[in-house]
Amino acid sequence: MQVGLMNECLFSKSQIREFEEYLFEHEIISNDKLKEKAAKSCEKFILKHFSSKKNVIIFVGKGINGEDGVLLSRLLLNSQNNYKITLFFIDKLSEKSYKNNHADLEVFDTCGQLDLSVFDIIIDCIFGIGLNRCIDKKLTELIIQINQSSLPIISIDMPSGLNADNGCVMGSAVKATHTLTFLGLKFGQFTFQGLEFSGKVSLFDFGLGHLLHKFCKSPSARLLLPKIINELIPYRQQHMYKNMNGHTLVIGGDTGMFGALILAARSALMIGSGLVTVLTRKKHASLVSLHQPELISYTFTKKDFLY
Ligand SMILES: NC(=O)C1=CN([C@@H]2O[C@H](COP(=O)(O)OP(=O)(O)OC[C@H]3O[C@@H](n4cnc5c(N)ncnc54)[C@H](O)[C@@H]3O)[C@@H](O)[C@H]2O)[C@@H](O)CC1
Ligand SMILES: [K+]
Repeated sequence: MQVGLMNECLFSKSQIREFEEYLFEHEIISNDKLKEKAAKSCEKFILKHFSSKKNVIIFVGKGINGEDGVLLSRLLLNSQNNYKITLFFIDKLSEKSYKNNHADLEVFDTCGQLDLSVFDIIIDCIFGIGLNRCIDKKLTELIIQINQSSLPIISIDMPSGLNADNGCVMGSAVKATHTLTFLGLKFGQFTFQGLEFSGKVSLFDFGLGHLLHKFCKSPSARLLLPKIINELIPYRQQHMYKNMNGHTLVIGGDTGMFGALILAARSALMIGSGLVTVLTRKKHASLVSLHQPELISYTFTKKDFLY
């Protein structure tokens, strides 16, 4: 698995799209090569983590995410791991064109009854970052069936139905156990419903992660990973004592909000603030030391804020 160095950065779909354009325009990599690399990474991942799951069904959409699925099926079939691959085309037209070019691939007859229990693993290539509207009723029924299958579900680039920018489920979405995503992590995989629907996210940046970072100047957001938090907390030398480790003032604790005050003050202590003072209402001040004896408390009245 190839994981980018900037793997805590999250990108929007327009940032990824513009970056792809930049790559193609500057001939850093061709469109076909990028698709090939994407499919190859997925093949490697599946061979490494799911080699015993031989009976594979791939749901194929009409965009390039669907193309990823067809390329992947070809690679898996050639991998000599005795895979049995079934392609399920969401769109009749793309089914027809693929049938002409890939006559040897088994295509599920959409008129028949779909029984997912005969398969070992599901690959979701219905929509990637090109999702631009809500999922219709017919597709929703299929997605419900996929989600109820209890099989491992690998979503390619994005769980289909999940908005890549805000993590919103667009009517319905595939609930992936794994998402294999390309070039950069997408904001929507880590926010709102994205966390629930993306499963374990693996990033394949094809060695272009640095370039993406440079190109975008600033990502949409960053993940607060434990290693980043550790870097932010200053190292405490042995001779240091409370007066040498900063002083935090927490103001709050209005009527009925005393808990928030204590939680905020405790957090300040926990991240290493040497002294923590709370400024709160008189009726709360006496309770502070009962809850957290290290805290210093001061009170204020309405009058203090009049001048
Ligand atoms: N550009 C490239 O060369 C690469 C693209 N890649 C893949 O391409 C994907 C993006 O491809 P596309 O831009 O073709 O987008 P998608 O493959 O996500 O699908 C777009 C198509 O789906 C239709 N669509 C969108 N929402 C729909 C809905 N709710 N109901 C029905 N139809 C809907 C659109 O009209 C369009 O025809 C990425 O997520 C990634 O998987 C990767 O292979 C890497 C290389
Ligand atoms: K997908």
